[in-house]
Amino acid sequence: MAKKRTKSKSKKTTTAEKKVSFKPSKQNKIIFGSLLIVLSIALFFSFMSFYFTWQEDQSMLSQFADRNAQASNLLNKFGAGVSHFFMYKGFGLASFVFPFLLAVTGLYLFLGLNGKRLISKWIWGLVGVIWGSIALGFFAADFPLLGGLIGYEMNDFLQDYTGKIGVFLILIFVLMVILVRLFNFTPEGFANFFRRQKQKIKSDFNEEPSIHNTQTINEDGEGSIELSTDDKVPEKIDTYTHKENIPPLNEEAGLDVNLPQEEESDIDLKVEETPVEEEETDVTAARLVKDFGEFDPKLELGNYKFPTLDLLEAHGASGGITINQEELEENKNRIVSTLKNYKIGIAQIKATIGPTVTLYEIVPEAGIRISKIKNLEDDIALSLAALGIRIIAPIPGKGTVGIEVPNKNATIVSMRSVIASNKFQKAEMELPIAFGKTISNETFVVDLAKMPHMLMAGATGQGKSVGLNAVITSLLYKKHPAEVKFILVDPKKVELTLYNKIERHFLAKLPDSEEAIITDNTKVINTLNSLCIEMDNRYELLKSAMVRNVKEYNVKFKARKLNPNDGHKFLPYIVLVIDEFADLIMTAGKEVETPIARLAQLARAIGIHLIIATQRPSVNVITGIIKANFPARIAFRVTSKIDSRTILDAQGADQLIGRGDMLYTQGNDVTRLQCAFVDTPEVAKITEYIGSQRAYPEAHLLPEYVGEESGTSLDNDIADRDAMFKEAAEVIVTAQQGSASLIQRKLKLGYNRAGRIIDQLEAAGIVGPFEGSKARQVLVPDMYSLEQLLENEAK
Ligand SMILES: Nc1ncnc2c1ncn2[C@@H]1O[C@H](COP(=O)(O)OP(=O)(O)OP(=O)(O)O)[C@@H](O)[C@H]1O
Repeated sequence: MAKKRTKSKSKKTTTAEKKVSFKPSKQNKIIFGSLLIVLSIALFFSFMSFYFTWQEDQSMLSQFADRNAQASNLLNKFGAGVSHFFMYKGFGLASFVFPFLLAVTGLYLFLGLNGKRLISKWIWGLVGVIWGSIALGFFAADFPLLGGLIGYEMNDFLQDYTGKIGVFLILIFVLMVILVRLFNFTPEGFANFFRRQKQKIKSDFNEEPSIHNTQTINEDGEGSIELSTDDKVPEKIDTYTHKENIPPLNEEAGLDVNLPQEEESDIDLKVEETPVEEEETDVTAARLVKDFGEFDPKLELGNYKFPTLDLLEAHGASGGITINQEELEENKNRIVSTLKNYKIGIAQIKATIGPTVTLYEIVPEAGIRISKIKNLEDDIALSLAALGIRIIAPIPGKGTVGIEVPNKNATIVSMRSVIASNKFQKAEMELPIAFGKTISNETFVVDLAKMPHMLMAGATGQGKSVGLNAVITSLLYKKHPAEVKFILVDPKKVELTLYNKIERHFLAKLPDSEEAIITDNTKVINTLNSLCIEMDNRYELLKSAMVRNVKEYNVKFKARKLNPNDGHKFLPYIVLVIDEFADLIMTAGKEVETPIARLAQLARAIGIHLIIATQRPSVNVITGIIKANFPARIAFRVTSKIDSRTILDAQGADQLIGRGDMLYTQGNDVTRLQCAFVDTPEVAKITEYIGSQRAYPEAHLLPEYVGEESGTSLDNDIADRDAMFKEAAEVIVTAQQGSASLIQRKLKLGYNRAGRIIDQLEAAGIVGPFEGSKARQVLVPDMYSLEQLLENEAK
C-alpha cells in the first residue's frame, strides 16, 4: 500500500513538473525554426526587391487594407510594407542583418543545436546594424535609402555634438571593438595576413616554375608522402612552393638550383607553421564550442531529476545530539578517580560529544608517561562499566590523550542529515561520499576518486551493508546517470538487488548478461577481465588525447577538442562494488585476485574505482597485494585484535560498539566515525524515484570479454581464415603484443571478430595461448619471420 502511494505520489509530482515546464518540445522547435527560416527568406527577397520598386510602391503603403491594390515588390504589399518599415524608416542597407539573424536562429532551432551562443550573435548583429546605419547615414543626403531614417537621425544627432570627424572617429573605434571581440583581430594576425597576400601575389607572377617544383617533389619518393599530408592543408603547399620561388632565379626555375634552397627555406617554414597547426585544432574546437556550446554528457537525460531529500528518513535525530550533563559529569569523575588511583594527575580535561561516543581529552600533568595511560585501557573500561572504550595516546596533532567513551543513548546519524549538510552539498569533489559524522559531530565527506579504492570489513551485523548503501546513496544524490556507473557484485543475492531498478540509469554490465547485478561468482571473472579491457581502452584514449587522467580527458572532450570519430567519448566513472569479497576469493581464488590487483594498481587515473567489502577479514582474503592497493580502509566492529590489524594495520576496531561505529583510515591517521544510517525502505524509495524516470535504452555496456572457454575453434584451416588475418598478424608482430583489443583498435574491428582472429593466430602459431588478463605472448619475433611462416603455410 505504502509503496503504491509513494509511486502515485512520485507520478503526480512528475506530471505536475511537466506542466510547469515551459521548454518547447523538439517538434515545436522544428516548427518554429522552419517558420523563422521562411520568414528570413521572405524578408531577404522583400528587401532586395525594395531597392528596385520602392518608388512605385510608395502609394501602396496607405492602401494596405485594399485587396485590389497591388504592389510591385516580390512579396507584394507585405514585402513593400515590411521593407518600408525596416529599410526606409529603419536602418537602411544594414537591415539585411535581420533576415540573416532570423535564418541563423531558425537553423539553430530546426537542428536542435545548443542556443547559448545565439544571444551573443543577436547582440553583435544589432551592434552591426546600428553601426552600419550610422555609417551609411553620412550619405543620407544623396542616397537616403542607404542608412534609413534611424541611421540618418542618429548620425545627425551625434554630429550635433561631435561634428563629422567626431562621428567618424567614434565609428572607427566601434569597428575596432567589433573586430577585436568578434574576429579576434590582432596586429600580428593582420601582418601575417598581409604577408601571406603579398606572397600569393608574388607567386602569381611565377606560376609556371612553381608547378615545376611541385612536380619535382612528386617524383621524389619521399615527396609524394609529404604531398598526401599536405593535401589536407593546401596552404602549406602554397607557402612551400612560393617560398621556393622567391629567389631571383625565378625566370629560369632551374630545378637543381632550387632544391638545395628548399632546405633553407624549410627552417623558416617550420618555425612559422607549427604554431599555426596547433592553433588550428584549438580554433576548430573554439569554433565548435561557439556554435554548439560545450559538449553536455547529461543532455540525453536532460530532464533527469536528482533524488529529493524527502525520500530519506530523519530517524528521529534531526534535532542533533541530546547532551546528558549528568552522564558527562559522572564519566569525567570516574576517569579522573581511576587515573588518580594509578597516581596519574590530570592538568585539564575536555569533552567533545559525538553521536555515539564522547571523547574526553585529557592533558596529563608534567612527567607522566603516556604509555602508562595507554596500559590502563581495561581498568578505565572496568570503572566506567562500558564497552568500546578506546584510548588514543596521544591524539595526533594535539598534545592530549583521548579517551573515547560510548554514550548511553547513541544518536542515529541519519543519511538525510549528512546529505543535507552544507559540507556535502557544496563538496567540490569528483565522487563525494558522505560517510557519517566524526566524534566532534562534523559531517565527514571524502572523495572516492582520491581514495582511490576502498576496503570495507567488519564482523557480520555491524553495519557493513548499511555502509555500502551509504556510499552508493551519496553518489546517487550527487551524480547524474551520465557521470557514474556502478558494477554491483552481490553473492548474497539480497543486499544489492534493490538497485536493479536503476539498471538503465546507473548500472553497467557485460553485453551478453541478462542481469546487471552479478550474483554468480563465476561471472565476476568475466566482468573483471572486461573491466581490464575497458581500462586498457581508456588508457589508449588518454594517451591519444595527451592527458593524464580521466578528469582532464573529460574536460578536453567537453571543450570539443577530441574528435568522436577517432573513438573519443565521454568517460563516466565506473565504481565496482563487491560485497562478500571473501566468498569470491574462496570460490574463484587467484583468478579474481590478479585482475583485481591489476585494476587496483592501474585504474585510478582512468576513473575506475573499486569498493570491496568482506565480513571475514583474514589474511588469505585481504592479502598483501590487495592491502597494498587499497589505502582507504574502513573497519566496522571486528571480534579480534588480529582482524583489526589485518584491516587497519592498527588495533581499535575490536573496541568499537557496532551499529555503524567505524574506523576510517586513508594512510596514517585513523578516524572514528559514526556511519550514516540508511534503511532498506529508504534505498527502495530512492531507486524507485530514479527508476521511474526516463532512462537510457539499456545498461552501460562494458567491452565484450571472450573467455578461455569460448575460443574453441582452434583448427588451422587457411581457407576459413578471416579476410583481415594477415593484417592482424602484421599488427600483432609489429607491436609484439598479442591482444584482441589491439587488433580491434588498429583495424577498427568488433571485439568478436578480433577475438576470432586471435584464435586463428593462435592456431597458426603466431601468438601463444590465453593468459588471463595479460596479453598473449607473440611467438613470431619480426615481420620477416612472419612472412616466411605464412609462405611456408601456403606451400
Ligand atoms: N549506521 C548505523 N546506525 C545505526 N544502526 C545501524 C547502523 N548500521 C547498522 N545498523 C544496525 O545494524 C544492523 C545490521 O547492519 P548491516 O545489515 O549493515 O550489517 P552487516 O555488517 O551488513 O551484516 P551482514 O554482514 O550480516 O550483512 C542494521 O539492521 C541496523 O539495525
